[in-house]
Order: sequence, then C-alpha cells, then structure tokens
Amino acid sequence: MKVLASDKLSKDGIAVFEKAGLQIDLKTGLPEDELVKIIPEYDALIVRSETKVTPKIIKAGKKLKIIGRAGVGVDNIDLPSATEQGIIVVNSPEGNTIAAAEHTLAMMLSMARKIPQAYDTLVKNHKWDRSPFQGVELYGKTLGVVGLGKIGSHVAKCCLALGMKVIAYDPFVTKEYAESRGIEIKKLDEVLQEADFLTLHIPKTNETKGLINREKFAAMKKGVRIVNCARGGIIVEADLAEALASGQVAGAAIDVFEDEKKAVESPLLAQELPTLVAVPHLGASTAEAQINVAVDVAQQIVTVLQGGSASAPVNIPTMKPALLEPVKPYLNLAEKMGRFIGQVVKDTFSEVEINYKGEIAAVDPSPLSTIILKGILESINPEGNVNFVNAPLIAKEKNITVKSARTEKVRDYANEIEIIVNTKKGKASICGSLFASVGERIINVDGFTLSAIPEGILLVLSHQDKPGVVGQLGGILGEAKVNIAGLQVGREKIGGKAIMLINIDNEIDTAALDKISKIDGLLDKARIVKF
Ligand SMILES: NC(=O)C1=CN([C@@H]2O[C@H](COP(=O)(O)OP(=O)(O)OC[C@H]3O[C@@H](n4cnc5c(N)ncnc54)[C@H](O)[C@@H]3O)[C@@H](O)[C@H]2O)C=CC1
Ligand SMILES: O=C(O)CCC(=O)C(=O)O
Repeated sequence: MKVLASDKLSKDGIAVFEKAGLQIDLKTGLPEDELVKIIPEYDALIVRSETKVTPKIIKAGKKLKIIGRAGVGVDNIDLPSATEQGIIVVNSPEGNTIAAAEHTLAMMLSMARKIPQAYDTLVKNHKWDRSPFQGVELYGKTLGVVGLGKIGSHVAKCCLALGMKVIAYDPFVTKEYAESRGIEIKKLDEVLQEADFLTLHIPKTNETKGLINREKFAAMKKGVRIVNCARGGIIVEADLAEALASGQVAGAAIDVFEDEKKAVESPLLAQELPTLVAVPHLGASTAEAQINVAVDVAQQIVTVLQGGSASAPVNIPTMKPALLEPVKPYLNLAEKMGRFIGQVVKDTFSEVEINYKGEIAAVDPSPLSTIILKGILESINPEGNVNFVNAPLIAKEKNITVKSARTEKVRDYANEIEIIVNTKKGKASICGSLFASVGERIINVDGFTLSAIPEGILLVLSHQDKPGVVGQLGGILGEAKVNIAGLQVGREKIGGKAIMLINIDNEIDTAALDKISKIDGLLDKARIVKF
C-alpha cells in the first residue's frame, strides 16, 4: 500500500505510516497535471490546504481508497467526486482548534493595537514614531462570533475572559449551549449591527461563500473591526477593501484568501490599506497542531487501509464510529441479506423496505441500511465498485429509495432484519436473525419459514411441495459432483408452494443449473446466491 503526501506533513505523521509498514512519499507543490500522472499508483492521499484535490485528480486515482485532510476545512477536496468514486474523506476535527483560536486572538489584538504596522515602522524603517499607532481596547467591547463551533467557542471563552461581551450567530447551535457559556445567540443581522469586533468561524460552503459583502458592511457599526481566520471567499475581498478604504470598517485581520496561490493579486493586497493586518494562512501553523492533525489523519488512513473504520469520516455520516458500534454484530448479516435480495430478484425495483425488529430497533440502524444497500447494489452490478461511501449515491442515481422502520415487538426471535422489494412480478422478501448460539440465519424467504445458513454458495429453488423434487435435485448435483452441505425447505402447506435453500460446497455449472430448472415441480428458474 502506498500513501502520497502532497503537502508538507509533520514527521510524527510520517512515522505513523512507516510504523504500519506503508510506503509514504512526500511530493509537495505539484501542479494538477503532475498529480494526475502519479496518483494512479497510490492507495491514499494526504493533504493540508495547499493541494486542491480536483475531480480530475480523484478520477485518476484508480486505487485511491481514502483522502485525508490534515486539518479541518475540506473545501479544497471535491467531496462529490470522492463520494461518487467510493473514496472516503477524513479530517482532523479537533487537532488544530486551539491553534486556530489562539491565532484569531493574536490577529485580533495585533489589529486592535496595530502591532504589525508599528513593527514595520521601527524594525524595518528604523523610525521611532508612536502617534499613528494608538489602538483600541478589547475590554468592554462586543464581540460578534459567526459560527459557534469548536474554534468559535474557544475564541468566545478567551474573549469573555478579556472582559468582552460575546454575541453569536449559529443556526445549528442551541440557545442553551450558548447561554451556559455566557454567550447570547442572536440573528445574523443583529450580530452584524451590534458587534465592535466580528470574527468568522464557519466552513466555506455554497451558502457561506460571499456571506459578508458590501451590503453587510453597510449594515455594520461604523468602525467595526473584522477577523477572518476561517476561509477566504466568505468575505468578498473587493467589498472589504472598499469598506477599509472608506473607514466603514476600521480594521481587518485576515488569515485566509479566496485564491491563496494568487493572494498577492487580491484587492486587499493590490492597494495600500493601512488598517489591514494580513498573514499567509497561519491559523493551524503551530508545532502542536501540526503533530495533532498529521498523526490523527495518518492513524485514520492506516486503520481504513487495514480494513477498519475511520474516526472522522466527512462524506459517510452513517458510518460514524459512534453509530457503527451498537450495530457491529449485525453488519455481516445485513450485508449478506442485501446480497441475497440483489442476486435473487431478477426484476427491477425502485424501493427497498427494511424492517428492524426486536433488540436492533433500540439503536439507530442507519449504518445497516447502507450496508444492505451496498450488498444489493454490488450484486446487481458486480463491476460497479460499490462501497459504503458511494452506495447511497448509486441508489439515488438508479432511483432506488430505501425506507426503513423499527419496532421493538418481535414474535419468535430476539432480533430480525427484514428486507422487502416490490417488483412487477410481485413481492420478494428475506428475513434474517442473529442467534447468540449459532450465529446468522435466514429465517424466512418470501413468507416461507426456514432456517438456512447465509454462507458460501446457496442454491435457491421455488417449487411445488411434492415427492421427487429433492431426489431429482440430488441426482443432478451428484452427477455434477456438487456436494450438498445443508438443505432447508419452507412450505405453505402439504402440496402447496415451497422454497428450498441448498448450501453447496462448490460451484455449479450452467448445464447442471439448467437441468435443475427443468425438474418437474419447479415454479421458477433455479437461482444462485454467493455470499
Ligand atoms: N485558518 C486556519 O488555519 C483554520 C481555519 N479553519 C476554518 O475554521 C472553520 C471552523 O472550524 P471549527 O470551529 O473547527 O468547525 P466546527 O464544525 O466545530 O464549527 C463550525 C460552526 O459553524 C456553524 N455554521 C455552519 N454554517 C453556518 C452558517 N451558514 N452560519 C453560521 N454558522 C454556521 C456550524 O453550526 C458550526 O457550529 C473550518 O471550517 C475551517 O474552514 C479551521 C482550522 C484552521
Ligand atoms: O493546513 C493548514 O495549515 C490550514 C488549516 C486549515 O485551514 C484547516 O484545518 O481548515
């Protein structure tokens, strides 16, 4: 297995790969075309914020299984392309929280006290001049925080300690969470109007791109000071330059730019703006944070490449470890049942109904639904490279919806997973259960009760319950040198319709399968399920 680090990575992160016996190549600063050329040989890619992981790079990554972002923001990774290709994207949600929050404070204080400007005058220009550098205090001022997540909350805590009043806008945070931390939740307009200092800690998304623009600056208090240590492009740079030039905004402390490769061409740097403090995206640049994020993401990559699950997946929310843990015992059963349906039902269907019964109903079964879907889809299209990441997307593309229901009521078993699909020919269903003593069992197929082991190769026959069917079947299998490992029959009544599940030890050829389909009493073609 080979891992490519296309941005600078701490040596502690590199050591994690080496310890796991994975080859790690450090090749930084490569343009897109070069990355496209070399990515096909890699199983994993690890980046910081410099590499733009474009659809072209992802598409070329034929062996790629995981992309790790040694940091928080994943806006430099094309998530839809990764998801479509079944590539898991992970990040380090907490590794640089403190670094980014402390950097925000450093930027805020530098801006308030004009430290960079005074430094330039004295150290660079050798001028002793104090008068242009009178600043303002933070004490007693109102701080508006947009985005009260991990970084925003830590900044708020520190600013409260500095004697500021803190108000915040975050539609996903409860009033109780904020109030318990001494922060008042307000509407965005109110925060913008009331803040003396405004700090942004939101991700860059389609919704937040250009959020702070000319119209918003006009609505702010005259003389407001703004910090952006979140993402470039959340503030419209030309509009901020204009607001700084006019004095509507008295100061801006900017860590991040819309196009960081061309930051010097930004309207903010293209003109003299004495109230601007700017640095080249240093929020996470501390020794501690770089070790944290690199080790965190490297460990996740190693775990995933070794078949485990990531602790911070970004593009597969239903596979979060906390959700996965309670349903772990049922994962195999669920996947096998999906495979059964995918191979047995030959007609098209547009809805999969899943019923979770008994003790499984007590936990969130959503990861099981994804695994069932994966089992179904990979059976329908074995060449389709279906995995946990892209299964929901492929289902959506195929117009297959998944409906699930939970009931703690059960009749005979402690737990049951039932899958039902409706096709033009009628309803097909399977029900499975996990037994503490004997393990996984198929307990019902199309309404017929039985107890079959979902393992190896299963021959599925729909037939009339009458003498001779099993005898003829035994003859054909014997002739084809196929050994029977187990046989289960479920029937509605004596002489009625029945279903037979036969575990066989070796592959059966098409000629033998055709003969079986012609057995007197068979109601449908013989079908094979491979688990
Ligand atoms: N400058 C730097 O070096 C660094 C920058 N960052 C940036 O900071 C951002 C925040 O990081 P964390 O606090 O760790 O993330 P987080 O996920 O803990 O917090 C983000 C918060 O923003 C809120 N939010 C989302 N959309 C919003 C909207 N439209 N309006 C208001 N609030 C909204 C969320 O509810 C959440 O509470 C990251 O997305 C990343 O872009 C993160 C680390 C370092
Ligand atoms: O990798 C870096 O230095 C930038 C960190 C960052 O912006 C993030 O974690 O979102």
